[in-house]
Amino acid sequence: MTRTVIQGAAVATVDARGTEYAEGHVVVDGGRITAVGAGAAPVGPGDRVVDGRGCLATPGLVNTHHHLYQWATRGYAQQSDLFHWLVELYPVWAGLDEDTTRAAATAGLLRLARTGCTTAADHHYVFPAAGGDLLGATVDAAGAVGIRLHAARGSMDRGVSSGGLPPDSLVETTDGALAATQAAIERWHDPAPDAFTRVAVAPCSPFSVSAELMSGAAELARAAGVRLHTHLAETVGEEVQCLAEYGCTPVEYAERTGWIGPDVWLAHGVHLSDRAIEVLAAGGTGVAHCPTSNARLGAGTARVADLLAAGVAVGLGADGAASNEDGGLGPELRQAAYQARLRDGADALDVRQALWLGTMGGALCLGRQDELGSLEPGKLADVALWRLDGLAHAGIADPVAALVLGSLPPLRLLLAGGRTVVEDDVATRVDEHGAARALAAAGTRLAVAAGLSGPSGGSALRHIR
Ligand SMILES: Nc1nc2[nH]cnc2c(=O)[nH]1
Repeated sequence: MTRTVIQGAAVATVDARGTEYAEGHVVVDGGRITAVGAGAAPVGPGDRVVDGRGCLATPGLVNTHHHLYQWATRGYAQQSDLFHWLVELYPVWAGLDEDTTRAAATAGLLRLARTGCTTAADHHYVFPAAGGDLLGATVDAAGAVGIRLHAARGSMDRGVSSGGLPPDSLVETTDGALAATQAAIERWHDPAPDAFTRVAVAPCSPFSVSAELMSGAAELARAAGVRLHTHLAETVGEEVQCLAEYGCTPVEYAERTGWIGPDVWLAHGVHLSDRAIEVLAAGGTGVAHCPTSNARLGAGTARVADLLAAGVAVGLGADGAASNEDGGLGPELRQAAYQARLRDGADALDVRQALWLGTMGGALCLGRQDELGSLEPGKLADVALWRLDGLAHAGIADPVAALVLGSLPPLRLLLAGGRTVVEDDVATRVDEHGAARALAAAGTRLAVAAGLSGPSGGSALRHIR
């Protein structure tokens, strides 16, 4: 692989000292960063030189929570809270197969890449009996798009007849879910520092998973040395149900079932008491903050400033596109800043903290802080180069403010492991128009299978409630 030398860009390294250069360079050799600094870097024969003037270089963004399959089911349940939204969508997701999952994952990963993301955690927890190899389809899609995937193998074993929310037809048995999760680890988990594919153990949520599966999953993950992920403390409804059923809050439930520890990151963490925040901080447990999804579902506003003050690692998540139709990670930087300020005042989260959430905070959640999350020599060559010289950003003196507070800038370049994934705002490895067509067809197939739409794709009234 040739060396890539980015010259003349503003650089926000997001290292521990917050080092920035008004005009600097980033040099990438193979899959790693070899130099970052002020001024110009020496150029050798055969180097690929990228003119970064007018641009800002940041670490590639790290997405800590997503459900890629949901890209094929956007626009449903537009006015619903989490439980009603899920109940409307389960029957549609029941039609998932390899082709629909591949189309949705490809589109979702393309959108993530086009918004600066180089590592994505995907929480896939719906496995219809006749669906086929859905995780395999997602892994293939990530390989095609070219960004890193943390495939969180989800599961549900608690259907309606056991007091859970999902239909019985959509849940696995406890043993079946554990065996399939173990098989996914054996097949795809790559512990190497420069891995493009890792697997995490990820039962879905307290209201769709038995306590037995939660505990068994934690044991399995620790025996295999992989990370643990689940939804927790997303809504008041979840807390009410947890108190009624288990006599404890969601975080206390997590403590009981082995789900507090430095190898755990939790999606949402919206409804947390002071004690719950202390528990997460003491346990080294991370939180995937999903501000747009929390707003879309009216779930609440996470206590991000308090979590950060307590020392909790907070990353950003786009969440599934059925609860965040934008699906990009870059826009979550601004959403995070805005929501923190709505909750705690204008000085609650500054633009550099927002960028930290989207980079180093995410790397910490995924246990990859030594490899990802900052631009430093020796780290993996995951770099976003944002154009700030267009109409939308020109004249904003602080480039990090332009990135976070302005509209999301176009990408001059996105590198993952030193390989180009996006150039001049176009994905380089997969045809975006073809992916959009495949996505639309997948969405129609799912709607038809659920009896919500004619084969021609005419929308059903249920979508427009
Ligand atoms: N936001 C969100 N919360 C969940 N809780 C359980 N499943 C989901 C999901 O798909 N999205």
